[in-house]
Amino acid sequence: MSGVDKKLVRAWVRQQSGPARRAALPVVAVGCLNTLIGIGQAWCMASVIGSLLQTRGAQVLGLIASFAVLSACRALCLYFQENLAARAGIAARERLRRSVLDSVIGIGPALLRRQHSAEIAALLVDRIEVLDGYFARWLPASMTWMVFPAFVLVAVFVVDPRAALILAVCGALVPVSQAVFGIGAALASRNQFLAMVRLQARFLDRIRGIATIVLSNATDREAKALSGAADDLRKRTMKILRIAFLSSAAIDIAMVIAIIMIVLTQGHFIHIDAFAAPSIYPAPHFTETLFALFLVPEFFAPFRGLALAYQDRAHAAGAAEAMEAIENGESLPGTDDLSALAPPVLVVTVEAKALSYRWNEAAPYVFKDLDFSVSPDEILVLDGPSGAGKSTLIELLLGFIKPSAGTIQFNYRDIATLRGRDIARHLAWIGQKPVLFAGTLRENLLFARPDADEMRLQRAIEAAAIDHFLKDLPQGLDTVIGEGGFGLSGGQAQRVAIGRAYLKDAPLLLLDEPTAHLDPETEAGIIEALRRLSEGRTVILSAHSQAMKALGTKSLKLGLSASVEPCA
Ligand SMILES: Nc1ncnc2c1ncn2[C@@H]1O[C@H](COP(=O)(O)OP(=O)(O)OP(=O)(O)O)[C@@H](O)[C@H]1O
Repeated sequence: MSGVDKKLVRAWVRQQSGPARRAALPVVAVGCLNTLIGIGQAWCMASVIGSLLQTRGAQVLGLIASFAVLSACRALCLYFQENLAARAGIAARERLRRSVLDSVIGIGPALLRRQHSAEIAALLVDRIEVLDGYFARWLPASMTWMVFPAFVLVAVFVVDPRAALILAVCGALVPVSQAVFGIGAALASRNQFLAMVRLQARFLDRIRGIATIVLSNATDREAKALSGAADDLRKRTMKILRIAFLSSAAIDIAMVIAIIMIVLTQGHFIHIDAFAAPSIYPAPHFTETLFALFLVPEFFAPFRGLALAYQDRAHAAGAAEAMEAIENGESLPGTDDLSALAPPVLVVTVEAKALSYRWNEAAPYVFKDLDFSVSPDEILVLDGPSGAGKSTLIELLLGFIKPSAGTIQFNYRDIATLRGRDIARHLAWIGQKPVLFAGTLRENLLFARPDADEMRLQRAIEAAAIDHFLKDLPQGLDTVIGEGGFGLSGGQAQRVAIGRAYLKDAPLLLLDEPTAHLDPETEAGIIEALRRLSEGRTVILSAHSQAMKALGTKSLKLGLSASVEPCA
């Protein structure tokens, strides 16, 4: 693990340590009880065997009964330990998912410019899922790997100090070997995760671009590249398994050495008397030695648990790194110290004052010192050639990016002082390609306002002219559309977006070339629906087509010397 990783994990662990360690405490407490019961079991078992061998007909029923009771208690402890660990894992993953999702939503679409969507999905689903091991196994194991062996060592020391010394020496060898394997395991695990994310991103890209691949006759090439990436993942996974096997083998070797040494150093552990009637009988310290031998696996179990959980720590490092990459991003105005646009307003006047924007310090300004205002019932058309900055200005109005200089005001209030959710509450946005989620048409429409009643829904359907194609859908409003569902044409999908905007009923409407991919006839129908939607609202629209531009009441010519003109 690199220095940066270590620092990241430490910072992340510190941040998580409060609730996560608190959640791990019951697991640790039950684990302590479990170890003590294990010691008791070992004593009962050793005593039963010792007594039977030393004294014929010895009374061992009490010891056997104690062993049975302890075994039942141990089973209960194991059950509770697993249960508590699983709960701690679930709670921690829930907490993390919420916090990462908040960050993702807080940054908004700007995040997709610097991170592949597959990476974000992998973090939210896979990386956080594997953190289960970190919370359920690594945290308790790292809190107890010295404590449990110490319990065992004290118990063995009391009955057989020589065996305790052997255990201590062999036990001390384990952390050395684990440190060697651990470094390799962390690195291998990190590389494996990167290979997996790369493969996921590649798959997602290729599935999205399946038509281009087929039409470019590139299927063989792509299949080869995908199989190469899958093979890379396989090799990295095998490397992890090899390291895990070696690390476990190192503990087994230390355990076997401890057993052999205890037996060898005990001298006459069992006497074979071949002179009198040939018989085998135990040495006087037989029970104590047997007790120490039974406790050897118990002594090494926490080391094994820690070694197994080391990979979970490596996963946490990867997740911490990915979360850092997301959380370091510039957030939308969404923090609670910003004031809300309360109460909800019915009309919005938009004003830009000396507004300038450039994508970064090295890039030229997209526009500079822009001044304009749009009142309710006005439609401002953003005009200009491709690359003039129409979409950039709409992103600024949406609050997805922040001005390099100047301000945007809604009702004379700088939107930099508004919370992201308050900006969103007061506007509806329709882009070039509406997103249809996998679900029914009804769910897709109600996405904008889940609590809308049937009458409101019907009004939106009529106003957006969705009823024109509704009768052609197999199950009407309950037809499943979106990914894997019934396909809608570009114009029909755009009508769904207009229907959503009707339902949202926001005072400000932002339209970013909503008819960009439509034929003139379909465009005319959409424009009609948009004209109805625009009534009484403040509208800003970006368009290339003359028919769309004709909707405007004034136009803003974008370019470095921008100017506002009334529409003819
Ligand atoms: N994420 C980005 N990073 C850096 N530059 C960008 C980014 N997005 C857009 N640009 C640049 O900003 C400028 C304005 O782009 P924008 O998409 O706003 O233009 P547009 O007028 O909407 O174009 P079109 O009409 O083709 O959609 C362009 O020079 C573009 O290359």
